[in-house]
Amino acid sequence: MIVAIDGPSGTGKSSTSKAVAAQLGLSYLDTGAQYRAITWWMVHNGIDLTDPGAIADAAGKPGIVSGTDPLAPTITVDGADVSGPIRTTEVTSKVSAVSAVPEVRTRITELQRWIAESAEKGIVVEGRDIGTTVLPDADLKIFLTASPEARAARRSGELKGADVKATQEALIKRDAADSSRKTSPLAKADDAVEVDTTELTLQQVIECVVTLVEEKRAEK
Ligand SMILES: Nc1ncnc2c1ncn2[C@@H]1O[C@H](COP(=O)(O)OP(=O)(O)O)[C@@H](O)[C@H]1O
Ligand SMILES: Nc1ccn([C@H]2C[C@H](O)[C@@H](COP(=O)(O)OP(=O)(O)O)O2)c(=O)n1
Repeated sequence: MIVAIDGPSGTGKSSTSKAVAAQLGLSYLDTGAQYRAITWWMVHNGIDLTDPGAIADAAGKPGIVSGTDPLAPTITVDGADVSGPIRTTEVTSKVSAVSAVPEVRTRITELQRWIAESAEKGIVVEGRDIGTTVLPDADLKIFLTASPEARAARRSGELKGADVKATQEALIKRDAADSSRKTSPLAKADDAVEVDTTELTLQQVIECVVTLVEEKRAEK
């Protein structure tokens, strides 16, 4: 059972995917964390992020490993735990530029396909291009959406003290960059089920996705 969950920032992809995977005994992969990890390595190593050629040349260098237990997901770069550093505002503001470079996407996409193939009990993979590009044959594809106001309120709730308006502007800017890049942009697959989470609680979204997975399992 392979489940692809895509959508813009703050729609509930990570929280929903982790809970669904834990409830159904599936593995879990946060692909955004992988793009954040490669971005963190580039910042840490002084790569010029205004130069796509420099990003492409460095794309194969960091060793990225994702732990796929939904109750304790991990992410390391060359053996170091980077789960904290990949969430800084600096990485968040630079991740779209790095993840737009085709050589970065090819490398990370290969890694994602290998992780999905190796997941014996199945996996929930969340990101931006999972249903369209990474796993186009996924058993179930979900596309989560929510109003920009709801997404910004959720995000600024996490970043203690963050200004909701500034958070909303940064989020809209990142979504625009992720949606307009040439290589596998953020997009809904034609066969994805769209769930607008604006008026739903997280628990309702989880229940909705669990039901959809169980229906697919029954069909198999
Ligand atoms: N339906 C929802 N209602 C309210 N808060 C939510 C909902 N879904 C997620 N959240 C909260 O919003 C924040 C962002 O969710 P997250 O799962 O990280 O989104 P994404 O992975 O799409 O960026 C988290 O703090 C999460 O608990
Ligand atoms: N499959 C993916 C996943 C993420 N990305 C890029 C684009 C996103 O802005 C960044 C960060 O993704 P992440 O899911 O961590 O972002 P948020 O949790 O929504 O803040 O990575 C991507 O290009 N393709």
